[in-house]
Amino acid sequence: MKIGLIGHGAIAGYVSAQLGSRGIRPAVFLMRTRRALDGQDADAMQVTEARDLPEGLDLMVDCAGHAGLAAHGPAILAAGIDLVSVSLGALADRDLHDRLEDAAQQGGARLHLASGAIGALDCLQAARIGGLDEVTYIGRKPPAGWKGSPAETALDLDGLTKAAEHFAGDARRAATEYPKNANVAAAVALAGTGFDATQVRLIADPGISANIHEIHASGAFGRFSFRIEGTPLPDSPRSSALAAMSVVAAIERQRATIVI
Ligand SMILES: NC(=O)C1=CN([C@@H]2O[C@H](COP(=O)(O)OP(=O)(O)OC[C@H]3O[C@@H](n4cnc5c(N)ncnc54)[C@H](O)[C@@H]3O)[C@@H](O)[C@H]2O)C=CC1
Ligand SMILES: O=C([O-])CC(=O)C(=O)O
Repeated sequence: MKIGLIGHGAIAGYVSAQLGSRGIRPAVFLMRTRRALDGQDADAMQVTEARDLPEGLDLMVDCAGHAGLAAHGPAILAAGIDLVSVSLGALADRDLHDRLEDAAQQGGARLHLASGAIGALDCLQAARIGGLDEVTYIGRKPPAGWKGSPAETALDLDGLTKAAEHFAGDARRAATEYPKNANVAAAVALAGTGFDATQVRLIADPGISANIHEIHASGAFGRFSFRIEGTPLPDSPRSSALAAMSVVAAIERQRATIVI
């Protein structure tokens, strides 16, 4: 399988290392700017434009956040290359959503959304068939995990002594205002009741060391609650390791003959 990665941050580094242990070396990195990489990626091809990607790619994998998906997603899909993305919150932008959809149809390619730092999306998707009444997502991280987000202006993150909510609203606004922190809200919205009907609360909590995500849903199926305590990636306190693992799992699904 000939794979390319967009970006080379904390998630991409993890994904590349995991692929390496499965005997796959990414053929190319689509970067914002070229720079020296280490390990198995040291001599990999680097490009800065989708049009310069090599021939014969089976799959591109976006680990670059909203900006990377917006910049390169449409061109990759229009060229007929399937794309796995972890930047689900970018789809809250209706224009980008439509451009990705049009490009995928034009190129005969598919955009695969990795489950990211959350689980239970299968349950939500199935429950949606019978009708969902209410879906709430609550995201809780240690203060360091909210650095670089609007929480920094809403709260004194460094001086926080107890848990404090810094966002309450719908998933579209959460995903738009917190591009590096509310992709999980987008995943819950896309699997369940959509960006406008999904309720979101975001909390900074100095008493925790994990990234804690909760879903509460009710509908014709009954009701469920899901809670996960995700260990952050060593290189990025705001990103859970499970998000990177889910990208590798999404790549493995592309190669599987029996798919779950
Ligand atoms: N679905 C989920 O549950 C999660 C999704 N994410 C998303 O994944 C993104 C990446 O996370 P990390 O690896 O922790 O961040 P990071 O900051 O360590 O890495 C981001 C990488 O993307 C690159 N990049 C940015 N814009 C680009 C562009 N236009 N073209 C090419 N490369 C570009 C950066 O140079 C950097 O290499 C986050 O910004 C977030 O949106 C993160 C955590 C969980
Ligand atoms: O990694 C996490 O725990 C969640 C996250 O950043 C996101 O939803 O964008």
